[in-house]
Amino acid sequence: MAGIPVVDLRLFASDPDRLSGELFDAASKWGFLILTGHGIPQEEIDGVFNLAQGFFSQPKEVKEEKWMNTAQVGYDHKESVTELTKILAQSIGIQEGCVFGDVAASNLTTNNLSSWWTHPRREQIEAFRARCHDLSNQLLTAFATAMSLPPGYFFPAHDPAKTPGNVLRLMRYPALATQPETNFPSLGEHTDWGTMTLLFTKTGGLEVKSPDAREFVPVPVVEGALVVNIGDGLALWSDGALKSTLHRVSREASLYDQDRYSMAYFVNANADAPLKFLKRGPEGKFTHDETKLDATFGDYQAARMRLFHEKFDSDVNGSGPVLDPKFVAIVKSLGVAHGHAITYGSAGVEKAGVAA
Ligand SMILES: O=C(O)CCC(=O)C(=O)O
Ligand SMILES: [Fe+2]
Repeated sequence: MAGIPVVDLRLFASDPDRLSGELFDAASKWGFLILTGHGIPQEEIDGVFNLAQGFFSQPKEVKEEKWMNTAQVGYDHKESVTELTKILAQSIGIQEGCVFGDVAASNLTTNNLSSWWTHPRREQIEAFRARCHDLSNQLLTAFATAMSLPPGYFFPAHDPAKTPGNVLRLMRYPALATQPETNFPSLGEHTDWGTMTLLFTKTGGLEVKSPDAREFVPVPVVEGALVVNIGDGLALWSDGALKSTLHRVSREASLYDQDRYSMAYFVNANADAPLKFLKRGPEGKFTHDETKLDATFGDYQAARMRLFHEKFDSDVNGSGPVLDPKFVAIVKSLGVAHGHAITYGSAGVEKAGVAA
């Protein structure tokens, strides 16, 4: 079986239809692709990795000055698991993140970032987010083109002035003190719940479910390239034609005694955007499927989080919104909204936090 497809975005200028077709094929078979010729200068990517390294190497108190808030800005880390803390070199868990997610460049002025994030550093982050935003628009245009939709079809649902906005997450997976004996996923298998994700990483470890769903396949690290993966959003829009594929980060595949860094730019539809389902007709044209339930992406995200925690039916008297059972049934039947919290094989630990 051929591996994860590599697509060169430079083809967009000379042959947009062919490029769109290549993207669509990769996204419908694997849900993942390696994108070369994406136009984001390597020094800018390296610059943001350097910021991540600088920030994460700060003492805990500096990093923890500001915890992630509901606008998705600030620092967080996934819980560590008692049985496994002995092999963690540091006590901050298995993955820590610094998140820049507020709408319309307000990361420049938010008071929810550690004082380490000076104005020039924030400007560097915002410039990088702008690059990622332009690239994501180009990709959304290409997907719309491949689906015989107007090129700007996906834009109204991705208004940068509205919540939840696109989110840049810098991540560090701290080195482990000893080599784990069992398969040790640093980030448990999950699908991403947004529209799509741009992922930058310098170290192996990322693995994706193969199209025949039989195994997890390592994603190679290609110099100068980034990884694009389809999230639940595009899978929903396209009625499953584009795949939101399970993926995870495995410590077996990456060097256990070194910190692993990655950065994800999550493209998210607006919470109030209608969740419109398309269906594929003859000649690959997509049109609206009026028989499906219309709801918003906000509804979907709420359902997704609830499904993740398997709390659909148990919360009638508890906290949080009670979801329309019809909507819950649809989300459950879609086959994209599953994903387990982190599992540790024979360690007997069931849950250690929430994947993206
Ligand atoms: O760190 C990685 O390489 C993958 C991260 C990821 O899948 C996520 O944050 O959703
Ligand atoms: Fe992910």
